[in-house]
Amino acid sequence: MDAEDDVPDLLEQITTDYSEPPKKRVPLTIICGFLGAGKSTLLKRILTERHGYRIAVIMNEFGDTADIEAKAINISSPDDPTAEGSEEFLELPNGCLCCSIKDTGVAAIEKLMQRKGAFDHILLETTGLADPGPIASIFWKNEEYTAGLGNDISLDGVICVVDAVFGQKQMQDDSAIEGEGESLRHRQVACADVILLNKVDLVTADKLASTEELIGKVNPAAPIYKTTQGQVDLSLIMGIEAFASPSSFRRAITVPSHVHDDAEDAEHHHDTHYEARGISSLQVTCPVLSPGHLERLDEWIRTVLWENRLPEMASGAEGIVLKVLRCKGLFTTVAGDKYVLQGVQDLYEISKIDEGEAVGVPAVGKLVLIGKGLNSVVRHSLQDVFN
Ligand SMILES: Nc1nc2c(ncn2[C@@H]2O[C@H](COP(=O)(O)OP(=O)(O)OP(=O)(O)O)[C@@H](O)[C@H]2O)c(=O)[nH]1
Repeated sequence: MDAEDDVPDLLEQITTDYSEPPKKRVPLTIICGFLGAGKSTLLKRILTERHGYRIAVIMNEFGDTADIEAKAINISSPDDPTAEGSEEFLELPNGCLCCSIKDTGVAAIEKLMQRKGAFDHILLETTGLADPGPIASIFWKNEEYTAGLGNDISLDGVICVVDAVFGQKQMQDDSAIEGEGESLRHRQVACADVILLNKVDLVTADKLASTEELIGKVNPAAPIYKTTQGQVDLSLIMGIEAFASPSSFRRAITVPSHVHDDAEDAEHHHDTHYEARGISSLQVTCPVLSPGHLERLDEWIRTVLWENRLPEMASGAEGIVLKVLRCKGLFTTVAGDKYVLQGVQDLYEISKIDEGEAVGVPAVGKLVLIGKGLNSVVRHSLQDVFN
């Protein structure tokens, strides 16, 4: 046996992958909510609590948070012509950073990270008048974004803070401002992955229940946590991976069917009336899907989201108001694979769930659409996809 024969074959096969480990992306949570509902109160609490995380909070203005004991610094540099003189930062004793920048877009956040290093989490507070949908779509699946900052940030979820005292009235008044505000509060609720129903200390149990019911009609897929002064377990609002993990969507699967799932109920009872006010939701159960079903479902969603019409309608059909703001779904194929659908605005993704995560996903799937014009015609059209 010569020397070469002594080298075990196995050695030649062992190769070590020295490539960089995948960089951990910083989760970003969008916080929206009605004016005065308690967004700043929630953020102030997060900024001052000892949670051990380095969190950057990006606000439109410091407001009440300015009285937090902190070192105020302005890191604008005269060498950097893009630096806004109006930027302000507060570095807090617990390692968090509170930042007020005019532009809360991708470039501003990228700049923040370049200057202040990585964070464990970024919270982006939007104004009470902001529609979170377009903001969420900037941070999710945007091709331009994915090429750059997408490597550093991932959209974790959208939190909507609703005022338990005025929330119900504010939502009902939405119909009055439609056209101007265009159902703004409904849009905020519609887009949320989690709802915080805040100021529960100020309302009766009945009032709380009716507000909760109203929110559930608009967005049956988001869990509602009742809070006082924004006191909520942070693990319920941060690190939820609403755009990646099917677990965040389980509630929609288990939601009581009386809410919207029964076509009869939706057509003959209050839901139809409610839909006329603006934004509403539509839930449809789906059977185990064949490859043909999956293809048709993809086409149906694409047509509805991108062209605001049903596939059977001619493009440019007049008098149709169909606009999906948010969609979610979980379903199983005949091959036994589980899929999750996520969509915000006109962006959507149907992705296969890893085996580990698929445990417990029921065979009967469900789709939830939230938006405008989701009437019985849309329901039947979607159900036809599965025939
Ligand atoms: N009683 C009670 N008051 C609360 C609660 N949460 C917030 N508040 C008060 O409600 C007021 C508005 O709260 P903010 O946190 O400023 O609300 P916001 O959503 O940031 O307000 P805008 O930024 O103006 O839209 C403040 O006076 C808070 O102290 C609560 O759970 N109970």
